[in-house]
Amino acid sequence: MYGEMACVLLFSRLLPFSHRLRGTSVCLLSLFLSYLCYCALFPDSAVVQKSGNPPSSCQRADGAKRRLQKSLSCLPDASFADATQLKTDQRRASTLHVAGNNTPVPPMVNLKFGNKKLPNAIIVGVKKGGTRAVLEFIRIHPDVRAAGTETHFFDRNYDRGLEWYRGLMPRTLESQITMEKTPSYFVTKETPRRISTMSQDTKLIVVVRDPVTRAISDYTQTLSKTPDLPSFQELAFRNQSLGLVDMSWNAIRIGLYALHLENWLRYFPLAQIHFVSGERLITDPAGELARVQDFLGLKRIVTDKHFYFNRTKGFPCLKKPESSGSPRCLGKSKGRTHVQIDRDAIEQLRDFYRPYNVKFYEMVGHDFKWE
Ligand SMILES: Nc1ncnc2c1ncn2[C@@H]1O[C@H](COP(=O)(O)OS(=O)(=O)O)[C@@H](OP(=O)(O)O)[C@H]1O
Repeated sequence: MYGEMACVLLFSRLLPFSHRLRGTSVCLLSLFLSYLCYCALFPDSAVVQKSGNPPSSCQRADGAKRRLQKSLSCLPDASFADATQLKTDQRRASTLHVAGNNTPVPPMVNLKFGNKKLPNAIIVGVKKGGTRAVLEFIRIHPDVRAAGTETHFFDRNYDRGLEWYRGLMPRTLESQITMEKTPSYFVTKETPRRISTMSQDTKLIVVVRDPVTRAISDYTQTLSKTPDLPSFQELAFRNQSLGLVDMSWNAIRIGLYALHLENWLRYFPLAQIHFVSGERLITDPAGELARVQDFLGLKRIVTDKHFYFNRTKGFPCLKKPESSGSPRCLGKSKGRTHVQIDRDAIEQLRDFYRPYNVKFYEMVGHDFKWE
C-alpha cells in the first residue's frame, strides 16, 4: 500500500503533467490489482479468528486482519465464544434450515449476536401455576435465553407462521437453548399437534399446582381486572347445594390436568414432558430448578445460592448478582392475596378434583399431594 503512495508522490514531483496522468493511471491500476490480490487471499476475512484462539489474538493479529478481528471479537460484549459462534453462524447461513414440518425456511442470521432459533423448550402451562417464576429462574442460566413475553403463537397467532414466531425469539449462540412460556398452551386442543409439527424434539415443561388453589388464583386475577365479576361460587358451581361443578368455566376446566395431558400424550412421549410442582417451587426453588436443568440437559448452575426468601413478598426472590443490579422478586401480580372462599366450597371442589388428580398422579408417576 505504502509502495503505491510513494509511487504517486514521485510521479507528481518528477514528471510533466501528461506523463503524470499516465503514471497515475498505472499507480491506480496497481492499487486495484493489489486490492484484488488481498481479497483473493482473505476471502472470509470478516471472521478470521481461529476457533482455538483466545481473545488475546486481537492484539497479535496484523494490519487489516487485526482491524477486522477487532470489529467482531474484541467488542466489549463479544466474548470469545461469540466469535467462534459467529464463524459457525456464517457457515450455517449458506444452508437452509428445515423446520419440523419440512418447510425450508431461511435462517435469520445476524453476524453480531447469533441466530434467532425456534424454541427447544417451551413452558406450556399451567396458568397461575408458577410459570413466570420458572422462566425467570431458569433464564439466569448462561446457556438459556428466553422470549420475555408470552407469544401465544400456537393458540392465537398460528396463522402468522413460524418465521413470525422465530422473529420473537432472542438471538442465541449455538450452545444456548431458546425458551418461551405461554401457559394457555396446555389447555388448547390444537397446540400439542402444532408444536410436534414444528419439532417433535421440543421439550415441554408444565408447572402444576393444586387445581383448587389454582382456580382461586385465576379468579383473583380476573377480579382484579373486572371488579363487578360474580362471586367465585356463582361461577364455580352450576348448583352448589347439589355439589354440581361447572366444568365449562375456564378456571375449573384448566385444573383437569389428566384430561389435558391425554391430548399431549397423543403427540409427545411422557419422557419429553417435565412437571414442576408449583408448591415446591415456592418452598424449594433450587430443588425444582435442579430438576429442570437436568431435564433440559444443562449443567446445574442455578442453585440455592441464587435465591433468598423475601419476607415482605412471602416468596423466594433472586439474589443480587455479584456484578451489579438489585435483588429481583417477581411483580405484584405474582403472589397476590387470594379472595377468601368458604370452607364448604373448597371441600366440594377438592372432592370434585380428587379422581382427576389421582388419574394425573398415575399418568405422570408422581403424587403431588394436593389434599
Ligand atoms: N418466587 C415466586 N414469586 C412470586 N410468585 C411465585 C413464585 N413462585 C411461584 N409463584 C406463584 O406463581 C403464581 C403465578 O403463576 P404464573 O406465573 O404461572 O401466572 S400466569 O399464568 O403467568 O399469570 C403466583 O400465584 P398467586 O400467588 O396466586 O398470585 C405465585 O403463587
